[in-house]
Amino acid sequence: MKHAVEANFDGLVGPTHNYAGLSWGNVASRSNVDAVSNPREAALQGLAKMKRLADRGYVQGVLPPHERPHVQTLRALGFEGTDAAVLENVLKTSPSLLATVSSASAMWTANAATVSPSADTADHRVHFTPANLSAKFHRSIEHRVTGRSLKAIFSDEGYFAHHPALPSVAQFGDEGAANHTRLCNGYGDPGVELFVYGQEAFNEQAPAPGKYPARQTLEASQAIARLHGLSDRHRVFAQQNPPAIDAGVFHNDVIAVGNGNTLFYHDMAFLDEARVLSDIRSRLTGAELEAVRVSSEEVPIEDAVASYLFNSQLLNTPDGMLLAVPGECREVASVRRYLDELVRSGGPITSVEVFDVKQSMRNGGGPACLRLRVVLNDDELAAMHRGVLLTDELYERLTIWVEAHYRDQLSQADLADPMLLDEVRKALDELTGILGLGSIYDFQL
Ligand SMILES: NCCC[C@H](NC(=O)CCC(=O)O)C(=O)O
Repeated sequence: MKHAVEANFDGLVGPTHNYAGLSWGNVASRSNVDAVSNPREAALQGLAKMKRLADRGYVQGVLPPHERPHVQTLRALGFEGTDAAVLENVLKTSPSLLATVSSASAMWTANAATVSPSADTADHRVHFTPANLSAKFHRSIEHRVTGRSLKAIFSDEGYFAHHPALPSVAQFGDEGAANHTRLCNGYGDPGVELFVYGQEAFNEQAPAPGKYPARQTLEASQAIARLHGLSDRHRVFAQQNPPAIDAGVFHNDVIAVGNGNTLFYHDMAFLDEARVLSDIRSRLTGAELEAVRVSSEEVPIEDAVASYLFNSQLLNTPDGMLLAVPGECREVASVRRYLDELVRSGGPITSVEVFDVKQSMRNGGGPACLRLRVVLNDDELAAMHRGVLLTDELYERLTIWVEAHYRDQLSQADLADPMLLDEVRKALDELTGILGLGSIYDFQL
Protein backbone atom coordinates (compact mmCIF):
# COMPACT_ATOMS: atom_id res chain seq x y z
CA MET A 1 0.00 0.00 0.00
CA LYS A 2 1.23 3.47 -0.84
CA HIS A 3 0.82 6.29 1.66
CA ALA A 4 -1.94 8.65 0.52
CA VAL A 5 -3.82 11.69 1.78
CA GLU A 6 -7.24 13.12 1.12
CA ALA A 7 -6.77 16.58 -0.37
CA ASN A 8 -9.79 18.88 -0.36
CA PHE A 9 -10.21 21.39 -3.17
CA ASP A 10 -12.62 24.15 -2.27
CA GLY A 11 -14.27 26.35 -4.85
CA LEU A 12 -13.29 29.95 -4.41
CA VAL A 13 -16.59 31.85 -4.47
CA GLY A 14 -16.86 34.01 -7.59
CA PRO A 15 -17.51 37.77 -7.71
CA THR A 16 -21.07 37.31 -9.01
CA HIS A 17 -22.34 35.20 -6.08
CA ASN A 18 -26.06 35.98 -5.97
CA TYR A 19 -29.46 34.62 -5.03
CA ALA A 20 -31.46 33.90 -8.17
CA GLY A 21 -33.58 30.95 -7.01
CA LEU A 22 -32.35 28.80 -9.88
CA SER A 23 -32.54 25.37 -8.31
CA TRP A 24 -36.02 23.87 -8.14
CA GLY A 25 -35.81 21.04 -5.59
CA ASN A 26 -33.16 22.87 -3.52
CA VAL A 27 -35.19 24.42 -0.72
CA ALA A 28 -32.67 27.10 0.34
CA SER A 29 -32.13 28.35 -3.22
CA ARG A 30 -35.86 28.84 -3.64
CA SER A 31 -36.50 30.47 -0.30
CA ASN A 32 -33.78 33.12 -0.70
CA VAL A 33 -34.65 34.17 -4.24
CA ASP A 34 -33.97 37.88 -4.81
CA ALA A 35 -32.19 38.39 -1.49
CA VAL A 36 -29.22 40.73 -1.84
CA SER A 37 -25.97 38.76 -1.65
CA ASN A 38 -22.54 39.74 -0.37
CA PRO A 39 -19.95 38.18 -2.71
CA ARG A 40 -17.02 39.53 -0.71
CA GLU A 41 -18.26 38.01 2.53
CA ALA A 42 -19.05 34.74 0.74
CA ALA A 43 -15.52 34.45 -0.64
CA LEU A 44 -13.95 35.37 2.70
CA GLN A 45 -16.11 32.82 4.55
CA GLY A 46 -14.93 30.17 2.11
CA LEU A 47 -11.29 31.18 2.48
CA ALA A 48 -11.60 31.17 6.28
CA LYS A 49 -12.89 27.59 6.17
CA MET A 50 -9.99 26.54 3.94
CA LYS A 51 -7.48 28.29 6.20
CA ARG A 52 -8.78 26.66 9.37
CA LEU A 53 -8.50 23.22 7.82
CA ALA A 54 -5.07 23.92 6.29
CA ASP A 55 -3.89 25.12 9.71
CA ARG A 56 -4.97 21.77 11.14
CA GLY A 57 -2.62 20.04 8.73
CA TYR A 58 -5.11 18.93 6.05
CA VAL A 59 -4.00 19.27 2.44
CA GLN A 60 -6.21 22.07 1.17
CA GLY A 61 -6.45 23.28 -2.40
CA VAL A 62 -8.37 25.98 -4.26
CA LEU A 63 -10.34 25.70 -7.49
CA PRO A 64 -10.91 28.98 -9.33
CA PRO A 65 -14.32 30.55 -9.97
CA HIS A 66 -15.70 30.77 -13.51
CA GLU A 67 -16.22 33.77 -15.76
CA ARG A 68 -19.72 35.13 -15.18
CA PRO A 69 -21.87 36.53 -16.68
CA HIS A 70 -20.89 34.11 -19.42
CA VAL A 71 -21.33 36.21 -22.53
CA GLN A 72 -20.22 33.38 -24.80
CA THR A 73 -23.25 31.31 -23.75
CA LEU A 74 -25.50 34.27 -24.60
CA ARG A 75 -23.85 34.63 -28.00
CA ALA A 76 -24.48 30.94 -28.65
CA LEU A 77 -28.16 31.73 -27.97
CA GLY A 78 -28.23 34.48 -30.60
CA PHE A 79 -27.44 37.66 -28.71
CA GLU A 80 -25.15 39.94 -30.72
CA GLY A 81 -23.10 43.12 -30.53
CA THR A 82 -20.60 44.32 -27.99
CA ASP A 83 -20.51 42.57 -24.61
CA ALA A 84 -22.38 45.54 -23.11
CA ALA A 85 -25.05 45.32 -25.83
CA VAL A 86 -25.45 41.58 -25.26
CA LEU A 87 -26.03 42.16 -21.54
CA GLU A 88 -28.45 45.01 -22.17
CA ASN A 89 -30.45 42.93 -24.66
CA VAL A 90 -30.67 39.85 -22.49
CA LEU A 91 -31.85 41.94 -19.57
CA LYS A 92 -34.67 43.32 -21.78
CA THR A 93 -35.54 39.94 -23.28
CA SER A 94 -35.13 37.66 -20.28
CA PRO A 95 -33.76 38.69 -16.89
CA SER A 96 -34.03 35.01 -15.90
CA LEU A 97 -31.61 34.04 -18.66
CA LEU A 98 -29.17 36.69 -17.46
CA ALA A 99 -29.38 35.18 -13.96
CA THR A 100 -28.64 31.70 -15.27
CA VAL A 101 -25.42 32.80 -16.99
CA SER A 102 -24.35 34.84 -13.95
CA SER A 103 -24.45 32.26 -11.17
CA ALA A 104 -21.29 31.66 -9.16
CA SER A 105 -22.44 28.06 -8.77
CA ALA A 106 -19.01 26.65 -9.70
CA MET A 107 -18.13 27.34 -6.03
CA TRP A 108 -19.84 24.04 -5.12
CA THR A 109 -16.97 21.85 -6.23
CA ALA A 110 -18.50 18.68 -4.82
CA ASN A 111 -20.38 18.93 -8.12
CA ALA A 112 -17.29 19.72 -10.19
CA ALA A 113 -16.33 16.13 -10.98
CA THR A 114 -16.17 12.53 -9.87
CA VAL A 115 -12.67 11.49 -8.86
CA SER A 116 -11.46 7.91 -8.45
CA PRO A 117 -8.18 7.38 -6.60
CA SER A 118 -5.44 5.33 -8.24
CA ALA A 119 -5.76 2.55 -5.64
CA ASP A 120 -9.18 1.70 -7.13
CA THR A 121 -8.70 2.11 -10.87
CA ALA A 122 -7.61 -0.53 -13.40
CA ASP A 123 -4.70 1.52 -14.77
CA HIS A 124 -3.66 2.85 -11.32
CA ARG A 125 -4.05 6.45 -12.36
CA VAL A 126 -6.33 9.02 -10.69
CA HIS A 127 -9.40 9.44 -12.90
CA PHE A 128 -11.43 12.65 -13.26
CA THR A 129 -14.77 13.20 -15.02
CA PRO A 130 -16.28 16.69 -14.80
CA ALA A 131 -20.00 16.50 -14.06
CA ASN A 132 -22.30 17.55 -16.90
CA LEU A 133 -24.77 19.02 -14.36
CA SER A 134 -27.38 18.77 -17.08
CA ALA A 135 -30.33 19.07 -14.66
CA LYS A 136 -29.92 22.84 -14.37
CA PHE A 137 -28.98 25.13 -17.23
CA HIS A 138 -26.95 27.47 -15.02
CA ARG A 139 -24.80 24.53 -13.93
CA SER A 140 -24.63 22.76 -17.28
CA ILE A 141 -22.27 25.48 -18.53
CA GLU A 142 -19.63 24.69 -15.91
CA HIS A 143 -17.97 21.49 -17.10
CA ARG A 144 -15.74 22.80 -19.88
CA VAL A 145 -13.91 25.30 -17.68
CA THR A 146 -13.91 22.83 -14.77
CA GLY A 147 -12.21 20.33 -17.06
CA ARG A 148 -9.61 22.91 -18.06
CA SER A 149 -8.85 23.75 -14.42
CA LEU A 150 -8.50 20.10 -13.44
CA LYS A 151 -6.23 19.41 -16.41
CA ALA A 152 -4.09 22.43 -15.57
CA ILE A 153 -3.71 21.24 -11.97
CA PHE A 154 -3.35 17.52 -12.60
CA SER A 155 -1.50 17.61 -15.89
CA ASP A 156 0.89 14.65 -15.72
CA GLU A 157 -0.69 11.92 -17.83
CA GLY A 158 1.46 9.31 -16.15
CA TYR A 159 -0.56 9.85 -12.98
CA PHE A 160 -3.81 11.51 -14.00
CA ALA A 161 -6.51 10.58 -16.53
CA HIS A 162 -9.17 13.09 -17.62
CA HIS A 163 -12.46 12.20 -19.31
CA PRO A 164 -14.88 14.64 -20.91
CA ALA A 165 -18.25 15.13 -19.22
CA LEU A 166 -20.97 12.59 -20.11
CA PRO A 167 -23.48 13.53 -22.83
CA SER A 168 -25.48 16.54 -21.57
CA VAL A 169 -28.95 15.05 -21.53
CA ALA A 170 -31.26 14.08 -18.67
CA GLN A 171 -30.70 10.32 -19.19
CA PHE A 172 -27.02 10.84 -18.31
CA GLY A 173 -27.53 13.53 -15.67
CA ASP A 174 -24.39 13.54 -13.53
CA GLU A 175 -23.79 15.70 -10.45
CA GLY A 176 -20.29 14.50 -9.63
CA ALA A 177 -18.88 13.79 -6.20
CA ALA A 178 -21.99 15.05 -4.39
CA ASN A 179 -23.42 11.62 -5.21
CA HIS A 180 -20.21 9.66 -4.73
CA THR A 181 -18.39 8.68 -1.57
CA ARG A 182 -15.55 6.29 -0.93
CA LEU A 183 -15.16 3.84 1.91
CA CYS A 184 -11.72 2.41 2.64
CA ASN A 185 -9.28 1.37 5.32
CA GLY A 186 -6.33 3.73 4.73
CA TYR A 187 -6.68 6.29 1.88
CA GLY A 188 -3.95 4.47 -0.04
CA ASP A 189 -5.71 1.10 0.26
CA PRO A 190 -8.12 -0.15 -2.41
CA GLY A 191 -11.56 1.25 -1.57
CA VAL A 192 -15.26 0.90 -2.34
CA GLU A 193 -16.82 3.75 -4.30
CA LEU A 194 -20.49 4.28 -3.50
CA PHE A 195 -22.42 5.84 -6.39
CA VAL A 196 -25.85 7.12 -5.37
CA TYR A 197 -28.41 7.90 -8.07
CA GLY A 198 -31.89 9.39 -7.97
CA GLN A 199 -33.50 7.60 -10.86
CA GLU A 200 -33.05 5.01 -13.58
CA ALA A 201 -33.32 6.70 -16.96
CA PHE A 202 -34.09 3.70 -19.15
CA ASN A 203 -36.60 1.98 -16.87
CA GLU A 204 -39.89 3.80 -16.50
CA GLN A 205 -41.16 1.22 -13.98
CA ALA A 206 -38.37 1.96 -11.50
CA PRO A 207 -39.15 4.11 -8.44
CA ALA A 208 -38.63 7.86 -8.90
CA PRO A 209 -39.45 11.04 -6.98
CA GLY A 210 -42.81 12.64 -7.74
CA LYS A 211 -42.31 16.29 -6.91
CA TYR A 212 -38.70 17.29 -7.42
CA PRO A 213 -36.29 16.16 -10.14
CA ALA A 214 -33.77 13.36 -9.64
CA ARG A 215 -30.59 14.92 -10.96
CA GLN A 216 -28.40 11.81 -11.14
CA THR A 217 -29.20 8.66 -13.11
CA LEU A 218 -28.01 5.10 -12.60
CA GLU A 219 -26.86 5.09 -16.21
CA ALA A 220 -24.59 8.10 -15.58
CA SER A 221 -23.10 6.52 -12.45
CA GLN A 222 -22.44 3.25 -14.33
CA ALA A 223 -20.77 5.13 -17.17
CA ILE A 224 -18.44 6.94 -14.77
CA ALA A 225 -17.51 3.67 -13.04
CA ARG A 226 -16.73 2.12 -16.47
CA LEU A 227 -14.70 5.11 -17.63
CA HIS A 228 -12.70 5.10 -14.41
CA GLY A 229 -11.92 1.40 -14.72
CA LEU A 230 -13.59 0.36 -11.46
CA SER A 231 -14.16 -3.37 -11.25
CA ASP A 232 -17.11 -4.81 -9.33
CA ARG A 233 -15.16 -5.02 -6.08
CA HIS A 234 -14.54 -1.28 -6.15
CA ARG A 235 -18.07 -0.03 -6.84
CA VAL A 236 -21.56 -0.10 -5.38
CA PHE A 237 -24.62 1.55 -6.91
CA ALA A 238 -27.44 2.62 -4.63
CA GLN A 239 -30.70 4.40 -5.28
CA GLN A 240 -31.53 7.45 -3.22
CA ASN A 241 -34.86 7.22 -1.44
CA PRO A 242 -37.39 9.09 -3.65
CA PRO A 243 -39.28 10.64 -0.68
CA ALA A 244 -35.98 12.15 0.48
CA ILE A 245 -35.54 13.90 -2.88
CA ASP A 246 -39.10 15.17 -2.55
CA ALA A 247 -38.20 16.52 0.91
CA GLY A 248 -35.40 18.63 -0.60
CA VAL A 249 -32.47 16.20 -0.64
CA PHE A 250 -31.34 17.07 -4.16
CA HIS A 251 -27.91 15.40 -3.77
CA ASN A 252 -26.89 12.43 -1.62
CA ASP A 253 -24.42 14.65 0.24
CA VAL A 254 -27.40 16.41 1.83
CA ILE A 255 -28.24 13.15 3.64
CA ALA A 256 -25.02 11.09 3.93
CA VAL A 257 -21.27 11.49 4.17
CA GLY A 258 -18.55 8.86 4.28
CA ASN A 259 -14.88 8.82 5.26
CA GLY A 260 -12.51 5.92 5.80
CA ASN A 261 -14.54 3.00 7.12
CA THR A 262 -17.40 5.23 8.36
CA LEU A 263 -20.70 6.01 6.69
CA PHE A 264 -22.74 8.67 8.50
CA TYR A 265 -26.27 8.74 7.10
CA HIS A 266 -29.95 9.33 7.77
CA ASP A 267 -32.41 6.43 7.81
CA MET A 268 -34.20 7.94 4.80
CA ALA A 269 -31.06 8.15 2.66
CA PHE A 270 -31.29 4.91 0.66
CA LEU A 271 -34.13 3.04 -0.97
CA ASP A 272 -32.69 -0.33 0.05
CA GLU A 273 -30.52 0.41 3.07
CA ALA A 274 -29.82 -3.21 4.00
CA ARG A 275 -28.54 -4.07 0.53
CA VAL A 276 -26.38 -0.95 0.37
CA LEU A 277 -24.69 -1.85 3.64
CA SER A 278 -24.18 -5.48 2.71
CA ASP A 279 -22.80 -4.56 -0.73
CA ILE A 280 -20.27 -2.27 0.92
CA ARG A 281 -19.40 -4.79 3.64
CA SER A 282 -18.76 -7.58 1.16
CA ARG A 283 -16.29 -5.40 -0.77
CA LEU A 284 -14.52 -3.43 1.93
CA THR A 285 -11.13 -4.95 2.74
CA GLY A 286 -8.91 -4.35 5.76
CA ALA A 287 -11.61 -2.67 7.81
CA GLU A 288 -15.13 -3.22 9.12
CA LEU A 289 -17.78 -0.77 7.98
CA GLU A 290 -18.90 1.59 10.77
CA ALA A 291 -22.47 2.57 9.93
CA VAL A 292 -23.52 5.63 11.93
CA ARG A 293 -27.25 5.80 11.29
CA VAL A 294 -29.34 8.75 12.33
CA SER A 295 -33.01 7.91 12.77
CA SER A 296 -35.96 10.07 11.73
CA GLU A 297 -37.02 10.09 15.39
CA GLU A 298 -33.74 11.70 16.40
CA VAL A 299 -33.52 14.09 13.46
CA PRO A 300 -36.61 14.48 11.24
CA ILE A 301 -35.72 14.81 7.56
CA GLU A 302 -36.92 18.44 7.48
CA ASP A 303 -34.38 19.25 10.21
CA ALA A 304 -31.63 17.43 8.34
CA VAL A 305 -32.39 19.57 5.27
CA ALA A 306 -32.73 22.84 7.22
CA SER A 307 -29.50 22.31 9.18
CA TYR A 308 -27.45 20.52 6.50
CA LEU A 309 -26.21 18.15 9.22
CA PHE A 310 -24.98 15.65 6.62
CA ASN A 311 -23.41 18.25 4.35
CA SER A 312 -20.47 18.20 6.68
CA GLN A 313 -16.87 17.20 6.15
CA LEU A 314 -15.88 14.03 7.93
CA LEU A 315 -12.14 14.17 8.53
CA ASN A 316 -9.52 11.98 10.19
CA THR A 317 -7.79 13.32 13.28
CA PRO A 318 -5.14 11.57 15.40
CA ASP A 319 -7.95 10.52 17.77
CA GLY A 320 -11.12 9.73 15.90
CA MET A 321 -13.03 11.64 13.24
CA LEU A 322 -13.98 15.29 13.15
CA LEU A 323 -17.34 16.39 11.74
CA ALA A 324 -17.07 19.92 10.30
CA VAL A 325 -20.66 21.18 10.31
CA PRO A 326 -22.33 24.39 9.11
CA GLY A 327 -23.39 26.94 11.75
CA GLU A 328 -27.04 26.18 11.02
CA CYS A 329 -26.61 22.87 12.90
CA ARG A 330 -26.47 24.87 16.12
CA GLU A 331 -29.79 26.56 15.33
CA VAL A 332 -31.92 23.45 14.85
CA ALA A 333 -32.79 21.94 18.26
CA SER A 334 -32.96 18.26 17.26
CA VAL A 335 -29.62 18.49 15.45
CA ARG A 336 -27.89 20.34 18.28
CA ARG A 337 -29.07 17.66 20.69
CA TYR A 338 -28.04 14.86 18.37
CA LEU A 339 -24.52 16.25 17.88
CA ASP A 340 -23.99 16.71 21.61
CA GLU A 341 -24.85 13.05 22.12
CA LEU A 342 -22.87 11.84 19.09
CA VAL A 343 -19.49 12.90 20.46
CA ARG A 344 -20.28 11.23 23.79
CA SER A 345 -21.46 7.98 22.20
CA GLY A 346 -18.05 6.32 21.88
CA GLY A 347 -18.46 5.92 18.10
CA PRO A 348 -15.99 6.85 15.34
CA ILE A 349 -16.98 10.55 15.31
CA THR A 350 -15.26 12.12 18.30
CA SER A 351 -15.48 15.87 17.68
CA VAL A 352 -17.68 18.46 15.98
CA GLU A 353 -16.61 21.89 14.77
CA VAL A 354 -18.79 24.64 13.41
CA PHE A 355 -18.01 26.58 10.22
CA ASP A 356 -19.80 29.74 9.10
CA VAL A 357 -20.58 29.50 5.38
CA LYS A 358 -23.93 31.27 5.56
CA GLN A 359 -23.63 33.10 2.23
CA SER A 360 -23.30 29.75 0.46
CA MET A 361 -25.85 28.02 2.70
CA ARG A 362 -28.55 30.42 1.50
CA ASN A 363 -28.13 28.84 -1.91
CA GLY A 364 -28.15 25.32 -0.50
CA GLY A 365 -24.39 24.76 -0.32
CA GLY A 366 -22.81 23.63 2.98
CA PRO A 367 -19.21 22.80 3.91
CA ALA A 368 -19.25 19.53 1.96
CA CYS A 369 -20.72 21.11 -1.20
CA LEU A 370 -17.85 23.56 -1.23
CA ARG A 371 -15.15 20.91 -1.53
CA LEU A 372 -13.97 18.25 -3.97
CA ARG A 373 -12.03 15.39 -2.43
CA VAL A 374 -9.00 14.07 -4.28
CA VAL A 375 -7.11 11.19 -2.70
CA LEU A 376 -3.45 11.41 -3.73
CA ASN A 377 -0.49 9.22 -2.91
CA ASP A 378 2.87 10.86 -2.24
CA ASP A 379 4.01 10.60 -5.87
CA GLU A 380 0.76 12.09 -7.18
CA LEU A 381 0.87 14.90 -4.65
CA ALA A 382 4.40 15.70 -5.79
CA ALA A 383 3.34 15.56 -9.47
CA MET A 384 0.35 17.94 -9.27
CA HIS A 385 0.55 21.71 -9.76
CA ARG A 386 1.17 22.89 -6.21
CA GLY A 387 0.39 26.57 -6.80
CA VAL A 388 -3.26 25.92 -5.88
CA LEU A 389 -2.46 24.43 -2.47
CA LEU A 390 -3.29 26.77 0.38
CA THR A 391 -0.30 28.10 2.30
CA ASP A 392 -0.29 31.08 4.67
CA GLU A 393 1.09 33.14 1.83
CA LEU A 394 -1.54 32.07 -0.70
CA TYR A 395 -4.28 32.70 1.86
CA GLU A 396 -2.97 36.25 2.39
CA ARG A 397 -2.76 36.89 -1.35
CA LEU A 398 -6.25 35.58 -2.01
CA THR A 399 -7.73 37.58 0.85
CA ILE A 400 -6.17 40.78 -0.50
CA TRP A 401 -7.34 39.84 -3.99
CA VAL A 402 -10.94 39.34 -2.82
CA GLU A 403 -10.91 42.62 -0.90
CA ALA A 404 -9.63 44.46 -3.96
CA HIS A 405 -12.05 43.02 -6.52
CA TYR A 406 -15.31 41.92 -4.89
CA ARG A 407 -18.45 43.91 -4.23
CA ASP A 408 -20.11 43.68 -0.83
CA GLN A 409 -23.60 43.61 -2.25
CA LEU A 410 -25.14 42.31 -5.42
CA SER A 411 -28.77 42.31 -6.47
CA GLN A 412 -30.38 40.76 -9.56
CA ALA A 413 -30.45 44.19 -11.27
CA ASP A 414 -26.67 44.56 -10.84
CA LEU A 415 -26.01 41.52 -13.04
CA ALA A 416 -26.49 43.55 -16.25
CA ASP A 417 -23.97 46.19 -15.20
CA PRO A 418 -21.21 46.05 -17.86
CA MET A 419 -18.79 47.26 -15.19
CA LEU A 420 -19.40 44.01 -13.32
CA LEU A 421 -18.22 41.95 -16.30
CA ASP A 422 -15.07 44.07 -16.59
CA GLU A 423 -14.42 43.71 -12.86
CA VAL A 424 -14.82 39.94 -13.08
CA ARG A 425 -12.46 39.54 -16.03
CA LYS A 426 -9.81 41.75 -14.47
CA ALA A 427 -10.04 39.81 -11.20
CA LEU A 428 -9.91 36.38 -12.87
CA ASP A 429 -6.99 37.34 -15.09
CA GLU A 430 -5.07 38.30 -11.97
CA LEU A 431 -6.18 35.12 -10.22
CA THR A 432 -4.85 32.73 -12.87
CA GLY A 433 -1.54 34.56 -12.38
CA ILE A 434 -1.66 34.13 -8.59
CA LEU A 435 -2.50 30.44 -8.90
CA GLY A 436 -0.10 29.85 -11.81
CA LEU A 437 -2.78 28.19 -13.91
CA GLY A 438 -2.13 29.70 -17.34
CA SER A 439 -5.15 30.48 -19.53
CA ILE A 440 -8.33 28.64 -18.58
CA TYR A 441 -11.10 31.17 -19.29
CA ASP A 442 -12.77 31.81 -22.64
CA PHE A 443 -11.80 35.49 -22.48
CA GLN A 444 -8.14 34.44 -22.09
CA LEU A 445 -8.07 32.02 -25.04
N1 LIG B 1 -24.03 21.10 -3.84
C1 LIG B 1 -24.75 22.31 -3.59
C2 LIG B 1 -25.25 22.90 -4.85
C3 LIG B 1 -26.14 24.09 -4.66
C4 LIG B 1 -26.59 24.66 -5.97
N2 LIG B 1 -27.36 25.86 -5.76
C5 LIG B 1 -27.64 26.72 -6.75
O1 LIG B 1 -27.21 26.55 -7.88
C6 LIG B 1 -28.49 27.92 -6.43
C7 LIG B 1 -28.19 29.13 -7.26
C8 LIG B 1 -29.23 30.18 -7.14
O2 LIG B 1 -30.40 29.87 -6.85
O3 LIG B 1 -28.89 31.38 -7.35
C9 LIG B 1 -27.42 23.64 -6.74
O4 LIG B 1 -28.61 23.53 -6.49
O5 LIG B 1 -26.84 22.93 -7.57
